[in-house]
Amino acid sequence: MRIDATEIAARKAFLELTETDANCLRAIREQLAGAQHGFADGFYAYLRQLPELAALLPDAATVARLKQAHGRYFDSLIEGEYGEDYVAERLRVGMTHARIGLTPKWYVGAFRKYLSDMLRATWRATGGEAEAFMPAFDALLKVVMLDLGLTLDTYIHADKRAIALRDRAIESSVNGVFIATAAPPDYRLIYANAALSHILGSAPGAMIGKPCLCTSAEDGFAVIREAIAEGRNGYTTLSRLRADRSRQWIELFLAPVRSDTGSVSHYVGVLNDVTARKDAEAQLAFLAHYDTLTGLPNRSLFDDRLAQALARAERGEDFALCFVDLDRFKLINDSLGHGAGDAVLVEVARRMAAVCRSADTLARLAGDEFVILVEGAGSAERAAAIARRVLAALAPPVVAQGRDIDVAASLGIALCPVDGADADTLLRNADAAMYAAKAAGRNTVRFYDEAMNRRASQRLALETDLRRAVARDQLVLVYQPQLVAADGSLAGVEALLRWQHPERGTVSPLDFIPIAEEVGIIAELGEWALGEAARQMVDWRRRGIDVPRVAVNLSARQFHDADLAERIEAILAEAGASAEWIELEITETAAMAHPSDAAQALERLRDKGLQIAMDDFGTGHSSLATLCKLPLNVLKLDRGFVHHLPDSDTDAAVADAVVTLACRLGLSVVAEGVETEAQRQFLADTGCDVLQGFLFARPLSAAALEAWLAARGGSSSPSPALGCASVKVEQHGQKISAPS
Ligand SMILES: Nc1nc2c(ncn2[C@@H]2O[C@@H]3COP(=O)(O)O[C@H]4[C@@H](O)[C@H](n5cnc6c(=O)[nH]c(N)nc65)O[C@@H]4COP(=O)(O)O[C@H]3[C@H]2O)c(=O)[nH]1
Repeated sequence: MRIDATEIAARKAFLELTETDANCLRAIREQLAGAQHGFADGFYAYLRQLPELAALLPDAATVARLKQAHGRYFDSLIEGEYGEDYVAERLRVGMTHARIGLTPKWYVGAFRKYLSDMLRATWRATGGEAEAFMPAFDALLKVVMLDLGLTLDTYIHADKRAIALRDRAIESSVNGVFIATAAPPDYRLIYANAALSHILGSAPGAMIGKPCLCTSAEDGFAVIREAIAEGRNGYTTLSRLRADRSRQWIELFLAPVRSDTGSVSHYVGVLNDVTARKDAEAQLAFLAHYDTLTGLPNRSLFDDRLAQALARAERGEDFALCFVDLDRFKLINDSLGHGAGDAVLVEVARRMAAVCRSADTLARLAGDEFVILVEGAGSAERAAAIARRVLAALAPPVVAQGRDIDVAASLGIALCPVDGADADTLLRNADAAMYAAKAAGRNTVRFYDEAMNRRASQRLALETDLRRAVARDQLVLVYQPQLVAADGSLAGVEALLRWQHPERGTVSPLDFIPIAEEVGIIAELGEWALGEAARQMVDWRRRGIDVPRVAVNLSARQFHDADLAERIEAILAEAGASAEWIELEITETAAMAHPSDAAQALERLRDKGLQIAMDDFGTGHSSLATLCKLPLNVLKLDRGFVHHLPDSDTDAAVADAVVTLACRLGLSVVAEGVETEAQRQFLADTGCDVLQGFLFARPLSAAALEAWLAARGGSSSPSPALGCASVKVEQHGQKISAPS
């Protein structure tokens, strides 16, 4: 704080403090010198009687320091110099008093005591003469009043500074702060800081004088008025719609401001925009209960709803659980990638949700597994109706990544309480019913029955055992000879998997390959089979047993593995086998699912030197145009077409067509399932290159095959039992001449 010379002059003029007064005090200076010492002790003793002032004089050292300051002040008071330095010093002292908390009332009171003591000293200094005393008294009074005015100014200044600081602090706060009158019904706003305008998106000052935070009828902030009106002091969370209709969440701390009489005169509110936090909380809550991909309830929320349904079932309200599993979804995922898989799941979820009622819970449990909880009267019939509607809804192909993808589902229904009265049993039984639907040819619905439970538990046991089969050395390969139709010499063998189960005996691949595909261990099994076949070929070569080639089956899932060619190459390298010894059999259905991808995958395999055979040919509806584009070496005529030969004209026509087609495309034909001499004769005559079937040999262990070959008089020797087709045939892409 500063007071300039003009202001000092003005104050002095008003007090009539003139040079005459200064001279008057200067005149008695000598007589007064040291007078203060006489009354300083009494002055401080007096001050210390009052606890509040005694607290400011805590020890003797402080009092001694103050007495010295006191002496300096006394000297300056009677020095007669009341210019800018004098004023600045008085202001400094005044500011110190304000800072240490010496309030004006005590300061003025103490000044009174000081003045009384000084007047007595002046009276003595003027020799008790009224004429001499009065001018000195008058001069002293004027200087003291000048001082008092300055001191009061410092208090006011200090207060103003504190208030300004508070204002700046509130203005700088990131919290919105407002003060509203406590006058209902409007509770008008009398103060709002900048943050409040910012949070509420209104122009600064625009809200002042308006009904409390309710700038328009629909801005939603009437709720704050309500909070005040309801006396909801403390913490409240409010929400309102912004102008763009988005929801804003606000946390409000409201407190009444009381007047001196104790009545509530105002309300002070501090508010924060907590929309981001609320959104994050909502997101977390959503993540905890909903599946992020499809937006459907997740397992956790489903478990909750199921528990509630079970509780209601105890009071007699039945319900149904409908398990939904997409058919061959893994194939979509593996062949088209996860992007397409996700798109299918989203679309499937959307279609299923459209056929459920809002009262039913459709949840995604995992991967391609969904469940529908159907509650209310007639839940069994309604579950069946919903299941049928789900199948119908999934019938049109799903378009993902520009392709039409056919989806279908198998559905299993279990009823509460008939099929189970607890969550585990119901889920297990709905699952078993779903598996029964799959077994019944997929894309269908099954209700649960007891027998299913037995089958399901058997299957589960099989699944568990199968996972351990490789590690426990329970898998073996058997080899079925493939003979050149023209001369019966050995064209190669097909390696076929067998599972030697410790209790069940030999399990057919027809029973365990689908399970391995579903539980995701087919790649492991397939790679084991390829490695084993390769090792066997190396062993035969080393021992001079001439098996020209081994055909190994590749499952659809393996086939769609992006790094299949590299994996196969690594397996062969590890076994020390040459790629030319290996023929890979892929089914027509797997190849035709996505022909252009298949063409690329097969190209890479062929580049590595492998032969490619299309298995079960004739069952997968290949289009000729597509077939031409696939880099194949062999077509395997499905044994379904062989079985009724030569009597069935249709099958005879098919066999003939396949041979003609293969010939045109430069492929050789292997006919499988040859059981009779008549079939052999027919196929050989038709021009099949290679024949495979029980007529020649069943699938044999490696040792049995060696014995079989030895019995024929050498591995590749023409079989004396075989007739020779008098045609030139192509053996696995390589022309050979039939012996005459
Ligand atoms: N009725 C009859 N059947 C005959 C005749 N000659 C051969 N068979 C059988 O026909 C099946 C030929 O194999 P596939 O078509 O590749 O069909 C195979 C193949 O798709 C699959 N499989 C076998 N081993 C593997 C493997 O290592 N990996 C994969 N992914 N699948 C395999 O299991 C299927 C069945 O294999 P298997 O039970 O060994 O059945 C074999 C074989 O035993 C015959 O004259 N009459």
